[in-house]
Amino acid sequence: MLRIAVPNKGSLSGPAADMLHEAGYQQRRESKELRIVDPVNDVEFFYLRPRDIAIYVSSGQLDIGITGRDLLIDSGADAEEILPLGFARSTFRFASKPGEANGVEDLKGKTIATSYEGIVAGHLADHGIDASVVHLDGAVETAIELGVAEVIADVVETGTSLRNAGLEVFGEPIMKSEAVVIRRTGADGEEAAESKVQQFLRRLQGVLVARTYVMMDYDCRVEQLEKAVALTPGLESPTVSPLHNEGWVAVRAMVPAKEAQRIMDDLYDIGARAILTTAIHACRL
Ligand SMILES: Nc1ncnc2c1ncn2[C@@H]1O[C@H](COP(=O)(O)OP(=O)(O)OP(=O)(O)O)[C@@H](O)[C@H]1O
Ligand SMILES: O=P(O)(O)OC[C@H]1O[C@H](OP(=O)(O)OP(=O)(O)O)[C@H](O)[C@@H]1O
Ligand SMILES: [Mg+2]
Repeated sequence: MLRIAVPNKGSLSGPAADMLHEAGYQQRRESKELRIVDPVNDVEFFYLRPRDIAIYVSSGQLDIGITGRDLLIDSGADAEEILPLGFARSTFRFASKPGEANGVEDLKGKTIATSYEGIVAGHLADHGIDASVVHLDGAVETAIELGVAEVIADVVETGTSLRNAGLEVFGEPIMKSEAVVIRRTGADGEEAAESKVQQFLRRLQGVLVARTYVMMDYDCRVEQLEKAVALTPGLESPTVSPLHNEGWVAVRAMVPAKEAQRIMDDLYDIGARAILTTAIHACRL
């Protein structure tokens, strides 16, 4: 049975459960459940603190886990990212009162508050900067006002938390993060669970594709077909079927959802008609 670590709380837990549900896996019914078995899919899910997931996975007791890239790197655990999942996107940045610092070089001798000591210590070491790091569990934006630190290093998404605390980011982003599937480093190919892991990844990839693509259908004149196909190349190549009216064909191709409206405009301009898009519920590429 495949053993998978899933976040039990925080920003990652809801979207992770939604994605697993969309991929056809049974999920827990209430938030106090710490493990469930999905007998149909031969999978056991362990609901763990997001910060602990890389540690469990690196220990070899669990086959794979879902966590944040930033949490994986911060943990220093012997685990690697195998599939980015596109949710819980954030950047990890330094911030301070305006004018306190302009780049990593200004951090020398300063005190930096963060919940991600591993990332910050690594970044300072990479730049040869000597600074003190204070570990706080969360709400680190308040640490400056309360005199615990001069600088913070934290997750930034919309920037609202920083603005509310009167702080500004400085320097280059330390890293970009999103939810990721992880496994123990070097585990690929050597595990008994390998084919089940690959099947799990294919299911999640299917959800990602279903979320980012739509199916597009339209009719166009044969003379316009090459131009139309250039606009909708599909994944392999579009399906082209004859229409009852001679000189016309029906075309079907997957297109990126974000570009669907622009592509519909462009198809219309070259004479395509009856242009439809429909959602894709699931797919296996
Ligand atoms: N506002 C946010 N927007 C997007 N991703 C976020 C946000 N806050 C945290 N994350 C991401 O969520 C993961 C951290 O999850 P974790 O559950 O530890 O913290 P949290 O979401 O801040 O929850 P809490 O602090 O309430 O426990 C990290 O990968 C981080 O990048
Ligand atoms: O840029 P924003 O959209 O404001 O998002 C970033 C904030 O969200 C998270 O905090 P959370 O609410 O999880 O509280 P925490 O600091 O206690 O983790 C993160 O730690 C930042 O504080
Ligand atoms: Mg938080």
